[in-house]
Amino acid sequence: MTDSATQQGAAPVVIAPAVIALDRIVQEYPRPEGGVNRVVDDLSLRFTGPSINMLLGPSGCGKSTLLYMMGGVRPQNTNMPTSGTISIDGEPCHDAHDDAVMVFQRYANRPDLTVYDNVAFPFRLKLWRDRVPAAQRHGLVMHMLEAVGLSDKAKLRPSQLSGGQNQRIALARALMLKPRILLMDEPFGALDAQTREDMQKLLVKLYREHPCLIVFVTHDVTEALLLGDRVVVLSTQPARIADDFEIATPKPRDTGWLRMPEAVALEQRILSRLHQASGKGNVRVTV
Ligand SMILES: Nc1ncnc2c1ncn2[C@@H]1O[C@H](COP(=O)(O)OP(=O)(O)OP(=O)(O)O)[C@@H](O)[C@H]1O
Repeated sequence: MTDSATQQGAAPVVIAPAVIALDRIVQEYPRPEGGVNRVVDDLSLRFTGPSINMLLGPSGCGKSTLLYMMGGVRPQNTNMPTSGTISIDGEPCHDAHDDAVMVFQRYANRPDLTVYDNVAFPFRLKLWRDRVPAAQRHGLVMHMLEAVGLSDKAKLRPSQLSGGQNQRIALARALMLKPRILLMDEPFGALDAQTREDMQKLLVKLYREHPCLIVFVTHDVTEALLLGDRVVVLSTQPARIADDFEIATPKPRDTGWLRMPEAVALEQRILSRLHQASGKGNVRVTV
């Protein structure tokens, strides 16, 4: 990714690799009828960037809970985590971290703002105004709109765009900030198969321009295979680590690669681990 500074020949932004460590995490939510529901149990996990790390597991196993915890997004009146520690770059982290940006399944675009203003939204916040000089902001927004193929839609409202285009706005907004950490909660889960594939390709392209630490929640094995440098398989609730796979094959990976023996073998190992770990196995394969 280039911004107006790099376009003018200045040195590109050097991003220090981020490290997220989850140490002995337990998460319990109160049950309406009383008592608690333990959704994560004594889970330790470490992510080092730049890399794309897929968190894969059966529905309801606690993937989003873990992601929100890393992003410092907490439900009201809930201690998160119940016990254990989260640290970023070796420092305990109790709140939203300045270097972590989240992308949700429901893109979180403001309906009352244009596409341009939705992408530029972070500059309404002091944190990002302080980080990005005013003279660079317009160039950054336009560059990102171009990168996600929405430069001709800048003046429209989100309601005038498709679901895939709305998710492109969210991706542009997040990546414009050049985050060191990008936390993605099933960002393409609501899209049709073709749009999802387009968005996966777009994410790989943008990641190559701006490598960072991505933790990506999915319950789609194909998506995990196409995007992941690493696939962490979680068990059914309470979430524990059922397995942890590395995928060294360079990206972009296409559906042709998914049919190669190494990919088919890996898919089988992941699926079998998921089924063992979940019992019922509510997982999706989209080849
Ligand atoms: N704020 C909350 N209060 C009470 N229970 C919650 C809360 N948030 C999540 N849960 C429960 O915690 C469990 C894990 O939810 P979570 O959304 O983390 O799972 P998930 O693996 O991301 O699911 P999915 O794949 O279906 O999105 C579920 O049983 C859910 O009902």
